[in-house]
Amino acid sequence: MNAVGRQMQRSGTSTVHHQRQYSDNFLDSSSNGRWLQSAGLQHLQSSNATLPGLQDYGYYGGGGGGGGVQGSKMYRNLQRSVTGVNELFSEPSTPPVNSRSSSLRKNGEDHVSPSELSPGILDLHSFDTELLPDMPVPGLYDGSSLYHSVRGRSFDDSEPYLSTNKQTTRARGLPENNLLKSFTADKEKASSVAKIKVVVRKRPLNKKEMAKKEEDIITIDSSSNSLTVHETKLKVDLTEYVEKHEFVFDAVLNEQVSNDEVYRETVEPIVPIIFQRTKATCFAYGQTGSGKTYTMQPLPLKASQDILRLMHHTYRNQGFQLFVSFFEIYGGKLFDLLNDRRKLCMREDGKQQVCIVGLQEYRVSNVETIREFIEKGNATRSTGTTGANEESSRSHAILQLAIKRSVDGSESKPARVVGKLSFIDLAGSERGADTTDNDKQTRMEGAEINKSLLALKECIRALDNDQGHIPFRGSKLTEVLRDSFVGDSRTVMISCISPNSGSCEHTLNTLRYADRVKSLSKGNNSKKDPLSSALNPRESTALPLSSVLPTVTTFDSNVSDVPNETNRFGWSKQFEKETSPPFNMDRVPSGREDFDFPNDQRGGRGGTRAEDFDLPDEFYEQEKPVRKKNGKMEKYQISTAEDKVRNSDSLMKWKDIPGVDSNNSHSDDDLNALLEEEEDLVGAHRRQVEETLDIVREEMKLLVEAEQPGNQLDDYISRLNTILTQKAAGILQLQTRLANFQRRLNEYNVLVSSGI
Ligand SMILES: Nc1ncnc2c1ncn2[C@@H]1O[C@H](COP(=O)(O)OP(=O)(O)OP(=O)(O)O)[C@@H](O)[C@H]1O
Repeated sequence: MNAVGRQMQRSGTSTVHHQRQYSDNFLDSSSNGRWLQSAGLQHLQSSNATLPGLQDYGYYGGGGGGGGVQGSKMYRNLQRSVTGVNELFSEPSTPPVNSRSSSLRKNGEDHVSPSELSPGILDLHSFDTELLPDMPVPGLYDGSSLYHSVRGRSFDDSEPYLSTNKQTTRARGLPENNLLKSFTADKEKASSVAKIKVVVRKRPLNKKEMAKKEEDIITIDSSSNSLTVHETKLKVDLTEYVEKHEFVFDAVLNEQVSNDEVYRETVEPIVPIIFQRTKATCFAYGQTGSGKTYTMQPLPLKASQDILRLMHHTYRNQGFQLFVSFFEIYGGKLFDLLNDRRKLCMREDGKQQVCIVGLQEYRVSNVETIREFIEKGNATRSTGTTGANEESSRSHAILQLAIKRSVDGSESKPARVVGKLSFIDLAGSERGADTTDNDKQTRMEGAEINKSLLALKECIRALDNDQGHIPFRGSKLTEVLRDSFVGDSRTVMISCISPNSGSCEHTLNTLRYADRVKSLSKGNNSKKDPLSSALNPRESTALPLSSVLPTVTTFDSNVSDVPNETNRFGWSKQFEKETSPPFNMDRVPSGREDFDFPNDQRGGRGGTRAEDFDLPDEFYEQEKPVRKKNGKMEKYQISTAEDKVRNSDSLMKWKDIPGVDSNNSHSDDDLNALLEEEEDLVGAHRRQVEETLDIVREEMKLLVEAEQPGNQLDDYISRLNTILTQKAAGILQLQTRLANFQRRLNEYNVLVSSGI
């Protein structure tokens, strides 16, 4: 019997702890740690899985991985290579005037007057904003390191800032609730608000689960913020044993914890910070039916109460205003939940700030109105039925509370964003296996949801791995979440878990996911927006894709001194010293082809403003529910309006932009596609390695079983056959993808050399 077999036999009741020891012996060696890190697989270092000595499988190759990093270099240079185009889009946008009134607006309600409606664009942290970093600003808390580190691009030094110390609060006779206490706490305490906080909430067993006599398999130790999942497994001889999986998070909330307590633990501490030019995001993640909506729904209202309290007392007469907006991402498309499900489109401005064209924001000044808005939005949300939840949210819902202030405190001037709090109720994650009973629509929704959650995971993984390029564009969801992870931001993730034994696998997935997000918060992670750094050529050591762009010709004069090396794609490295790339592709609003720019704009005004997003009227065609169930909308027709825009002959292409060579646009499109393919390939490779490890685990189990007395040879043969087939299929799939990519590279090189 081999060592692993002996180890496993000794384990008796196997627990993760035992297995971890084994895997840690292997994985904790620094070289392995580095190796996994370099391959973007460092999460496997703390994996619960028993891993074989990978050296036996020829995995030590020296250097390892790095693909993602190289890829990011390639990407950064692509960005640098198109700065010229960026200029065309770099003006601050003024949103289009939207005359459509909200159904919520009532005559006589001064808090929702048309003049107070947002002009129709929601910038997640952008246009009219004080959120962008540039120059230091004095914080509300004198001497607070936290707030001194918060910067505002357009801060006016002369603006009156209130000192909000304890004395002020007391003098005003305000109740010292937790919020105000935290608000007036000393600088140490203020700066202790974690950048990323991961909280787990367990819901109680529901009636259905109790009727099925399902066990509660989660135990929680709140004092140590740890929880244990007790997974029942079968031994080879079919006797049961329990495997324990232990996790530690920033907070672990058991089934008795109320929504009020959840609020206090999660959002309350970050409310004061959004007055300090910080964006904060709270999102719930978890399996369908695990309690995300139940957890998230009360939070915005409670936060609004606290925000308004601060605005009406501490910041009285300071010109602060509160705005609310609510939209959902359904099937990869955006819909305004406070404006009859009007279809929206997400765009980036010239500074990579996300903006949502057409989204209505409403100025609110009392809690009741906010409650109405929230209820209206919730009722409009797409829901359906899944195996685990009869009223499952089939969309990602994003409610945003924006704090704005008019520049000189006067209400007549347009208000600028000073902070933002976003609440994201993610659609429930489902395994493909769980969706087989569902109808086609539900399965498609599930696939879309899983795709965006996967994209989110990829972003987290890339951030975790300090990769230069974070694939935020993998989905609409990640584009929206982008500013949650970079720059001056705070993120609270609430992982919701179901306690029943039937959900064990889901629960473990959720907890592992949460564990990965938690690892982001380690090591003072003030993640820099990789896109911003890509804008600074000095910070970028990346491989310039411009070197393969035949029509992009502005290179630094000293490049000719650089030896003509080739990179891993066989492309010349000789332009790596390029300092002033002519274009920055990434600064062009994404999906630019969807816009129908007016002709005069092409005439070289040098900028694009949101009001120029002159989309045809039918673009704003509302999505109509096809049917309703229990008063809730279920399914929606996919509007073809956007497609009409896309297909329109009058679309502005790159080649239409003055100063942009049509050949360039061709190359840029190709490069974009190539970059995506490269990302896909590296991602697929990483997944393949993970799958290989799973297979290897299976094989080890099989080997152990093969050594057991009375082992069935035919069973062994058939399982081994299955494993080998799986292995071969995985390798073949990756080889095919690799070959395709190589072919594309070759084609591209042909294009380059022929100057097309
Ligand atoms: N902590 C809790 N205490 C009591 N009931 C809860 C709790 N969490 C969830 N529930 C109940 O469980 C059911 C499912 O919850 P919810 O709809 O919030 O799940 P979800 O994760 O949002 O699901 P989906 O992703 O499918 O939308 C609801 O009936 C809800 O009231």
